[in-house]
Amino acid sequence: MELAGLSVACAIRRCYPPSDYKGVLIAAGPGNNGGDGLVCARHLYLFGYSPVIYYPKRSGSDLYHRLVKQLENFDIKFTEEPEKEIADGKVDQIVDALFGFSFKPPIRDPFRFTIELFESSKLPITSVDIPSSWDVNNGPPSEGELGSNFHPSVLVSLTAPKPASEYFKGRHFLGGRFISPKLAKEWGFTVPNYEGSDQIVEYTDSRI
Ligand SMILES: NC(=O)C1=CN([C@@H]2O[C@H](COP(=O)(O)OP(=O)(O)OC[C@H]3O[C@@H](n4cnc5c(N)ncnc54)[C@H](OP(=O)(O)O)[C@@H]3O)[C@@H](O)[C@H]2O)[C@H](O)CC1
Repeated sequence: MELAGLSVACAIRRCYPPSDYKGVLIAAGPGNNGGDGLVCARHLYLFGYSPVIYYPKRSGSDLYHRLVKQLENFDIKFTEEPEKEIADGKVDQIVDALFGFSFKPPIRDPFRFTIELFESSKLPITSVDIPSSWDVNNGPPSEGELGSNFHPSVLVSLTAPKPASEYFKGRHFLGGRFISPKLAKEWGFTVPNYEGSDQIVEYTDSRI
């Protein structure tokens, strides 16, 4: 989770530097994908951004209580009204950390509203591991279903790209340097060359 959150923050810094994109809205879900978002918020703060977190369904586990406490210790703001942060111009980009590979449709509240917000927002959105509301294997929802008009501009695949990333069009990064070349070969994907101590590597095209 720590490495995942840092990887996402590094990709955001590369695409939307804090000199031009100060305010960041992080939408965090109730699982580990949300946990990545909470960790990412801290790293974004340390990179010089002004993060604000929307975390409507909080996990009851001790780890998540501690992640929230850590963010509060940095005086990082939480909001119940993400739409207001956007309307008031307080944020100029969004991090989608609602769901990753354990998403099971249909979208249940309170996240229906959040996906609608993503679909209607003109702000650049970075998705953690999988664009929320997409199926890990089959990608985006069918035309006309909630989420079918959600097109994030950046995707950060964690550990290994998921089959859904085949449907993604945009800047695609890999983060979480856990996979050995041997294992990558076994799983049938290539690990792009990370540069030096970089936490992330960008796929040169949006296909895997
Ligand atoms: N697991 C690992 O090895 C790592 C995972 N990483 C990141 O974590 C996600 C996968 O995390 P996981 O906790 O398994 O699940 P998600 O975060 O994807 O989502 C689960 C929660 O989402 C809720 N959910 C699921 N479907 C819906 C829906 N249709 N509507 C509303 N809510 C939904 C679900 O809630 P329940 O009420 O069903 O409990 C779950 O709470 C992975 O993608 C990575 O991003 C780490 O990066 C590291 C290793």
